[in-house]
Amino acid sequence: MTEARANNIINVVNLHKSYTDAHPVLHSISFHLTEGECLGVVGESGCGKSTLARCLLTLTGWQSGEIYFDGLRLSGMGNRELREARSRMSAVFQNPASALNPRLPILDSLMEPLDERKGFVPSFLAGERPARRLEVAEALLATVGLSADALFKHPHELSGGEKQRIMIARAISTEPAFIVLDEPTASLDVTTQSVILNLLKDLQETLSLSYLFISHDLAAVHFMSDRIMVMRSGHILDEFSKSRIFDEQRHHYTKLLLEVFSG
Ligand SMILES: Nc1ncnc2c1ncn2[C@@H]1O[C@H](COP(=O)(O)OP(=O)(O)OP(=O)(O)O)[C@@H](O)[C@H]1O
Repeated sequence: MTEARANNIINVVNLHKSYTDAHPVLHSISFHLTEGECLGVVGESGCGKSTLARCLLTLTGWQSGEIYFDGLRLSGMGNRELREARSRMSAVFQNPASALNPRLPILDSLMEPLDERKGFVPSFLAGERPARRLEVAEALLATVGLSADALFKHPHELSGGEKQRIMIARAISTEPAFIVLDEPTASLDVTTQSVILNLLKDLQETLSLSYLFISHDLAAVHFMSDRIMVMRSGHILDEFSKSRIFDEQRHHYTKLLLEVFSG
C-alpha cells in the first residue's frame, strides 16, 4: 500500500466511489500530488474527473480507499479537523458567473474567505504591508492583473475573464496547500483561455502553488502540468511526466488523445 509521503500534499490510495451501487464512477484510484507541482488530469466528459475533485475537496463521500491531505487521513477526521483541512484547500471551477453572488459587489465576494479569518494577510502580500481590508483586496486584484475599479462593480459588469481572475484571486487569498482547477477556462473564448492559463502558470511559479488541473483539453493540460494522468471510465490509464508525453510506451488511449489534439 502506498504510504503518505512527507512532501505529498495529496495521497490517494485505492479510492472507490459510486453514486449508485450499480455504477462505479471511480475504480480504485491511486496517485499523489507533490508540494509545488501541477498534476494534470485529462479525460473525456463523464470519466470521473470532477467526482475525483469533489472527493479531494470533501464535497462528496466515497465508499472505500483513503485520501491523505498533508499526511492526514481525511476519512478519520472529526468536524473541527475537517473544517481546518477544508480551509487549506481551494478550487476554481468552470463557470465564474455562478460562483459569484450576483447581488454582492466584487469586494465582498473576493474577501469572503479572508473575512472569515480576521486579520490574516497572505504572506505574498506581506512586502506591501496592506493593513486595511480594502488595501488587501486591491493588492489581491493586482496579483491577478486587475485594477481596483473592479471592487465596487457587480459580477454582471465584468467579462468572463475578469470574473475568473476574481475567482483565482479569491482561491489564492488564503494561501491554500493545494488548489483544484476544474476546467477553469472552459467557459472562456480561446484568447482569454490562453491569458488565464498563463496567469495561473505564472502564479504557480511565483507563489509555489500546488495544483490539480482538470481538463478534457490535452493541450491545456500539457501546457500547465508537470505530470499528467489520463482517465477513462473511472480508471487512471496512464500517468507520466510531461516530458514523456510522446514516448512510445504511452497507453494507446493517450496516443489517441494526442492524435485528436494534434489535428
Ligand atoms: N451527483 C451525482 N449523482 C449521480 N451521478 C453523478 C453525479 N455527479 C456525477 N455523476 C455521474 O458520474 C460520472 C462522472 O461524472 P463527472 O462529472 O465526475 O465526470 P467528468 O469527467 O468531470 O465530466 P465533465 O468533463 O463532463 O465534467 C458521470 O456518469 C456522471 O453522470
